[in-house]
Amino acid sequence: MNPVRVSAKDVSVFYGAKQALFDVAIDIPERSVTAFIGPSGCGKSTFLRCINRMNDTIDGCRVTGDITLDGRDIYDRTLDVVELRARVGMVFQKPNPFPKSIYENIAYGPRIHGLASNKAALDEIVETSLRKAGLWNEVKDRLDEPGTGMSGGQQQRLCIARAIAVSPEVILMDEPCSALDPIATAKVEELIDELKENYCIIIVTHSMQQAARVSQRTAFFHLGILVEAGPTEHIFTNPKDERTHDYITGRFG
Ligand SMILES: Nc1ncnc2c1ncn2[C@@H]1O[C@H](COP(=O)(O)OP(=O)(O)OP(=O)(O)O)[C@@H](O)[C@H]1O
Repeated sequence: MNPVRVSAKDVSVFYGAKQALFDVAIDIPERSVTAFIGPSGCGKSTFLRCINRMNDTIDGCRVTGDITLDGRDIYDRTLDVVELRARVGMVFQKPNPFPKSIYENIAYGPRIHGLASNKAALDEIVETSLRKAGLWNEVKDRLDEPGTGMSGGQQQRLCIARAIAVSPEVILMDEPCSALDPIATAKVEELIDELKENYCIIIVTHSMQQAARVSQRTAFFHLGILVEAGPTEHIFTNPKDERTHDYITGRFG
């Protein structure tokens, strides 16, 4: 396994009085894709949102335990959450470009984080991010057009480019292909495969086929418990726990 980028210990999450996650512990390596799988409501998205503190924005949600990014406690009171969310980017189920131009969708983050000293530097970040997201050739002649006018698959790659533009270390993806057709899905999966060379990617997916295609490691959640995590091929061919076995063989889910 590559060196650990994100480490969680004893993580529990409560929505009001209801506990949604129980003592989750996992190490997530850099430069690879880790998939979170499990039946609906098992807590995959809840745990994903702990990693960039998106749960802070949900009223009544409480997180206990420890999560570190490169060894640093992300729940430390002195930590700047805005900076954390740049280091740990997020891509959602439904593509959500800003109602602005393609250029502005990418330039917004680097500008507010002060990553470009002048227009040329900003142009460079926009181009590099769009190239990394495999979109540059498709959009270079229409950077001033609205991001919302692109196809769904292009919009999702735009959102990935937007996450990349602020130089994150981790990219969280919550079912990033669930609103896409098979061709757009294949493109996003191809992109995820390329991005893993440089980023720690964590993807929540309902599709076991997708987890098998894109991830090197898989974590299986069930009823708020992280049942087991390990190399994807072990989880799919030789799981240790009966619950994992039942899920991957389609007995429930
Ligand atoms: N904002 C919220 N307020 C209250 N309960 C919530 C909230 N979000 C999630 N939950 C509950 O927490 C549990 C875990 O939900 P979560 O969305 O993390 O599961 P999931 O595995 O991602 O599900 P799915 O695959 O359906 O997206 C569920 O019982 C859900 O109802």
